[in-house]
Amino acid sequence: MCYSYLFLLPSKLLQLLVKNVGEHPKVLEELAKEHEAILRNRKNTDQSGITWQEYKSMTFTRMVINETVRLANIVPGIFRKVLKDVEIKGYTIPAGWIVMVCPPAVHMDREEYDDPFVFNPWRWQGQELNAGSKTFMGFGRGSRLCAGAEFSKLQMTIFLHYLVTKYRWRVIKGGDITRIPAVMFPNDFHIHI
Ligand code: HEM
Repeated sequence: MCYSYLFLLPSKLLQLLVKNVGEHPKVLEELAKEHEAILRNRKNTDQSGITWQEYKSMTFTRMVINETVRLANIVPGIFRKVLKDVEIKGYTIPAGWIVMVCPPAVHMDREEYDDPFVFNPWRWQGQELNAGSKTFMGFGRGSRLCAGAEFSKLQMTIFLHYLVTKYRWRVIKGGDITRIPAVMFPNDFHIHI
């Protein structure tokens, strides 16, 4: 993975979070409920930062993040080397070949996700939210899972916490998305906060 790209991924996801949450008032309402309850339930009113326990309790926030990562398909392909011949549906992938796994093909598959193009954080209710799986590879999967995944999720959570508890925003211009194949904002995304 190109390491300069690593700086781009979290900022793209933050843009997409603002866009998705802003376009879905019910999601914003549910997020605000979760984060305002955390502030209300604090015993120590001088506390300024988020505790680990509070972070772990942010279930709906994690659902919003997973849904944003699923739809973002920010990494359109990951690679694996075939160590021994593999038979799949009558074909043989010979040892030594490089295989490109295409997470968007799974993330947007109607057989795996109902209405896959719809932003619906509630689809994650009761699902595993922390690990990669055969149907969720936004941060890859297995022993080469993204080394920055937990850091990135923490960063997005803290961002969302302050966004929904302290700020209001509106879109000024832009926000269109293209995929070539990675997600891009061709006319940027400007908000007034
Ligand atoms: C927030 C957005 C990010 C996304 C969506 C993302 C996604 C991914 C994906 C899909 C892979 C390939 C995993 C695989 O082959 O199974 C990967 C690998 C990796 N990522 Fe991330 N990443 C993000 C942010 C970061 C950040 C911020 C860092 C570093 C601070 C980072 C460090 C790495 C490293 C070192 C690898 C290679 C791991 C290995 O091959 O063992 N990533 N990432």
